[in-house]
Formats: sequence, C-alpha cells, structure tokens
Amino acid sequence: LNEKLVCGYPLSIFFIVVNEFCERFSYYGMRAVLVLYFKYFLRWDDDLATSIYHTFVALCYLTPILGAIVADSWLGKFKTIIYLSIVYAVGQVAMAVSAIHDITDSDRDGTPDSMTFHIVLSMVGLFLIALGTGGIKPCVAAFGGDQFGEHQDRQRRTFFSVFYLCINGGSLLSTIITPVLRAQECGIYSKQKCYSLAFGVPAALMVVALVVFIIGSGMYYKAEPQGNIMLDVCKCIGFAIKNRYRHRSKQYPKRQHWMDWAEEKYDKLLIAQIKMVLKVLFLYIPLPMFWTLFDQKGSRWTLQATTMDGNFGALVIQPDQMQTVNPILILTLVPIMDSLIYPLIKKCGLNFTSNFYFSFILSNFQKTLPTFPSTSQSQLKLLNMGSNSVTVKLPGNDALILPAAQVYPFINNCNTKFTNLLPEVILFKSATNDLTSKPQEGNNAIRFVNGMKTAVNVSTAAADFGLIEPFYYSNYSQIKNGKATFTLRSGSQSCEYSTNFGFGSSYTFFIHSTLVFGSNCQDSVTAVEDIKPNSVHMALQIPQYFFITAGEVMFSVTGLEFSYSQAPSNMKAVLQAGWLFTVAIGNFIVLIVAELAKIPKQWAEYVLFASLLVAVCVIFSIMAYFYTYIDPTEIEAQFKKKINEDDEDDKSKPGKAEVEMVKRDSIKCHDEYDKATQTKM
Ligand SMILES: CC(C)[C@H](NC(=O)[C@H](C)N)C(=O)O
Repeated sequence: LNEKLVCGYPLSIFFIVVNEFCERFSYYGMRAVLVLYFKYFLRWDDDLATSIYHTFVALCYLTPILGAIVADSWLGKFKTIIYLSIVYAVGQVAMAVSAIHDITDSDRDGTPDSMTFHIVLSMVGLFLIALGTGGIKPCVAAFGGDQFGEHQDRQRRTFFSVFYLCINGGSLLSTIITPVLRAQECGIYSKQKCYSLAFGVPAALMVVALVVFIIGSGMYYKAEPQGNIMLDVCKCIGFAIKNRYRHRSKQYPKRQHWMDWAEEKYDKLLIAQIKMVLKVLFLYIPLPMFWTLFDQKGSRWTLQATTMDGNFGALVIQPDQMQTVNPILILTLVPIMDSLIYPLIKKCGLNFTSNFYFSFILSNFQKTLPTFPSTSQSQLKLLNMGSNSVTVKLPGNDALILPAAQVYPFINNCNTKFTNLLPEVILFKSATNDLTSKPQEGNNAIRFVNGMKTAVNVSTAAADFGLIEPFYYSNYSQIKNGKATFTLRSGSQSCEYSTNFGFGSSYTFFIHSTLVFGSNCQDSVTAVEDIKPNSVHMALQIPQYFFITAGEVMFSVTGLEFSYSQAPSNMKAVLQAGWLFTVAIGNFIVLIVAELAKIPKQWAEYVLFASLLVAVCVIFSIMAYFYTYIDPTEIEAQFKKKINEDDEDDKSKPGKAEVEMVKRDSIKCHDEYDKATQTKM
C-alpha cells in the first residue's frame, strides 16, 4: 500500500484529515447562520425557516448514496471527491453571492428589490452544497480507511478517531467564527448584517479543502472502482426474491439464507458480499432515532436557549453559540475514551457490545412568559401620572386604588367601554402591538410611552425610538443584555435614564408628565415588565449536551469504523452512505414529528422522543448482541481462492463433473462463510 509512513501511519492520511477539517468548517460554518439567513435576509417565518433547514440537512445525508454509487461503481473515490468538491465550492460561492443585498438593491434603501433572485440563487447553492458535501462524505471516510493495509487495524481505528476529531475541530471553529462574521455590517450602498461574509469564508475553506486534497494526490492508494456494483447488487437481490417466490412450494428444499436463491444466476462471491452488507444494514434500522434527538441541537435546543439566561460572568453566550458545547466535549471526550476508558474496559474483560445513550428530558422553560390576551381580549395598562393615589372603577371590575406613578396591567374584553377616568390616569391600550412571544436571540424588546404634553425623542447607542408624540407609544426596539442608557430629548433639552437588562425580557417604559429635563430623569420613568427576563440559566443545558455527546462518542465514532470494517471491499463507500442515511432518516423524523405533528407542549414532545429512544436502545442492544463480527477480507479471499481453483479444475474436468463441483463448492463456501461469521461481537 503506502510506502511513506510517519510513526506507522501513511503520510497520505495527513492530507485527508486536513481536507476533512476544512470541509467540515465549510459545512458547519454555513449551517450555523443558515436559519438566521432564512429568517432575517429572506424574511421567511420561523416554521418555513426550520422546515427548509431540516430538509437541507436531511438532503445532505441522503446524497451520500449517490456519491458512494458513483465512487464504488464508476469514478473511484479519488475522482468522485475531486469532482464533487468543485460542485460543493460552487454551491458555497452561490450562497455567498445570494447574500449580497446590493445586487438587487437598485433603489439603495438597504433591502433587496428582487427577493426571488436571492431565494432562487440560495436554493440552487444549497442544492449544490447538499450534493457536494453528501456526495464526498462517504468517499472521504472510506478513502482514508483504504490507505491502511490489512495488518494496520489499530492504526485505522486511531485514524477514524482523529478523523472524528477533525470533523469536530472544524465544526467548533466555524460555529464560533461565522456568527461573529454575520454580526458585522457590510455593503456598498447600505450597511447590513454580513451574511455574504459568513457564507464567503466557508466557501474559501472549501476551496482550501480541495487544494489540500489535490496536493496529496501522488501519495494516495487509489482502489479501482469495480464496475456498476450497485446495479449488480439490485439485480441479484431482485433475482433472489423472484426465484424464492417461484419456488415457494414445499417440494423445494429450503436454503440457508434467502439470498442463496440467487445462486442459479449470480456469482457466489457477490452473494456473500450482499449478505455482509444486508447484515449491517439490518443492524442500522433502529439508529435514526439517535440522530432524531441529536440533530435537534440545531433547532429545538437552540430555540430553547433563546428563552434562557446566557450570562456566564465574563462571557455572554448567544443561544446559537451553545451548540459549540458539542464539538468542545467531543474534542475532550474522544481522547479520554480512546486512551483511558476503552483500554480500561478491555482490561476488565468486559464485552462492550452496545452503547447506551441517555437523554435528559427538559422541562418547559418558557415559564417566564405572561398570560397573553386571546383574540377577543385586549391588554390594558393603567398608569397613574399624578402624585397621589387614585381610585379607579372600571366596568365589571372592583374599585382599584392605583398608587402614584404606578402601572396596573390587566386583560379585558375589547368591547368594554371605559368612562370617567381621572385626567391624571392614562389608559394604555395596545392590543395589536403588544409582543406575544419572547424576543429573538435573547434580546430584550423595549418601547416607550410618552405621558408628557410635548413630543419626546428617545435613543440609545444601539437603537433609536424616534419622536414619540404626547400620550403615544414607540415601536419596540431590540436591546442586548447589560446596562443601557437612554437619552430623552425635547428640543434642546435632554436627560438620561439608565437600566440593566437580562435576556429575553420585554418592557414598556412610561415617561411621566412631571419629567424635568436638564437633570437625571431616573425617577421620571417607570418601567413595566411585560415579559420577565429569562430566569433559567443556559448552563442547565450542559448536562444534556454532555450526555448526548458521550452517546455520540460511543455510538458515532465506533459506528464510522464499524461501517468501514464490516463492508466488503467493493462496497466500503456504500456502507458509509448507509450509515449516513440513518442521519437523514433521523432528520426526517424531526421534520415530521416536530414540525408537522406540532405537539402543543414542548415537554410532551421531549418525553415522546426520549421514550422512543429508550425503546430503540433496548431493541438495538438485543440486535447488537446477536450480531457476529465478520472479516470481509478473509471471506472474500476464501471465495476468490475457490473461484480460481474452480477455473483450474474446469479446464481439466469438463462436462458432468463440473455440475457436481459447483454444487459441492457452493456447500463448502457457505460453510466457510458461516464459520467465519460465528465469532460473537
Ligand atoms: C454527522 C456526524 C455525526 C458528524 N458530526 C459531528 O461529529 C458533530 C459535529 N459532533 C459529521 O460528520 O459531521
């Protein structure tokens, strides 16, 4: 195989792991800002954005089948990786271009004039990315595995661990960097959030990945494709089923395996290889449920984080940045598992056949939301602007004493008429404008009500509330957590009001009629909390991240290597694709259950997913217990030897004896296959 070895490892794998690092940076970096691009650039609603996001992720894990077929049957892994990487890079560039708002902003007002252009270009870009990333994914892993000889099992296992570390290193860096790039302002005619840069850097990294892979070209071991293997496999399976059906009557003796019904027409080696693949694919059936929970990190868990407090002292974490906990934990756990836990388990003589994964059921953290008015009700607020308490009697309500400078919020029916309110009491009714959900991205939604007889201008460094007319209110503005200082201005006079904000709150600030400019106006503004700040800390998600990542380390890293080692030589990429297909199905389950079924209570949805996973864990453990490890290379070698011997014998013993030989060898080969698969996992 490879002549250039470094510490017992082929030098070529260096280029493969660097390629994987850059490619995963490109993929996860683009994915990190994708939902926000849909929502804020393309102006899609939450549901559409989440659905398209999960459809894209699912597509990325469906296309590996295409890539694997092309690689194993036609182009070989090396050429497939090169061609599809070009498609991938073009897709990333298309995404970056689709996010340049100036292209269609002919009136230069900062918003694209033809959204269709941006939508079409980004959808084409996403399709090319899905084709590229999915297409090369099974090939890169299998191509890496190909670089090791038969006696380098240990090195190959380590390679898959390092490969996984690179995936997560790329994912970690990009998930930190691209949200920062997105937050920058850029543009030619007007400055907007810089999605083009957030997509442009991943595009550049994909080009780097391609260049690095090409540089290593002279050092790779490139296994030749072995013809249209997938077509042969499908035909062989089809024939076995048809033949079995034709011979369903009891007069025909049973065969050991239903695939043996293809013997009349197909090569025994091919039948044995199909048996190996089917055995592994059968074991994969319960796996999508793991990915169903796992991939909700990017959607449900991140949305949940927006209702939580991200203040970690010196560090303030944004909800989408919580996802970086997963790759951070992977980078810590994989070396610990490889160097400590697995050797310890082996020393204790434990048979570590299946990896259980525990999931935490999160309770409903949205308790900070108040009761919002229904469609037939309106939200009212009474504000006493005077300096004495007043008694207010509203129809259908008990008399209420409203202290000076205090606000009384309540919900009432829209058709209630209010009369005889005292002149100093403001009845503030804004049913259509009130915020009815938590503000986005952990921000705080703030508005002002002007109780003065003159118009007031309110602004902070981050937002301008504009000129608020007397007894009128401003629109909401989004304010980040921390201290904010508002400047209140009327003509040439001004004063300042400061307050601290947490995460995800909403406040209405009432400016008193008694406000005197020129001094500090701290006492002349009353803050009314419409939505409480997030009280549950984001740190509470860390245990969940820990368990799901521990599960990933035990399940996914080993699964990657398992899919390689159990695959016949001509179907390595195909089985990698089968493994990735389970990720696609997992994402479709999220799409169906979370997006379409719309279970009203979030906790009920978590309980449903967790219960399904527990059930699947039990089923998988039983299946894994009965699984018997095989050595595809050995089995294939035995079959090839037999076929060669047959060829020799055919030359010397033609005629009737040939039929007998085939029969005898068929039985012998099956015995060998069965013997080789007797060792338990
Ligand atoms: C899909 C795989 C599990 C893998 N993802 C990860 O390792 C995440 C970042 N922990 C991948 O190949 O992207």
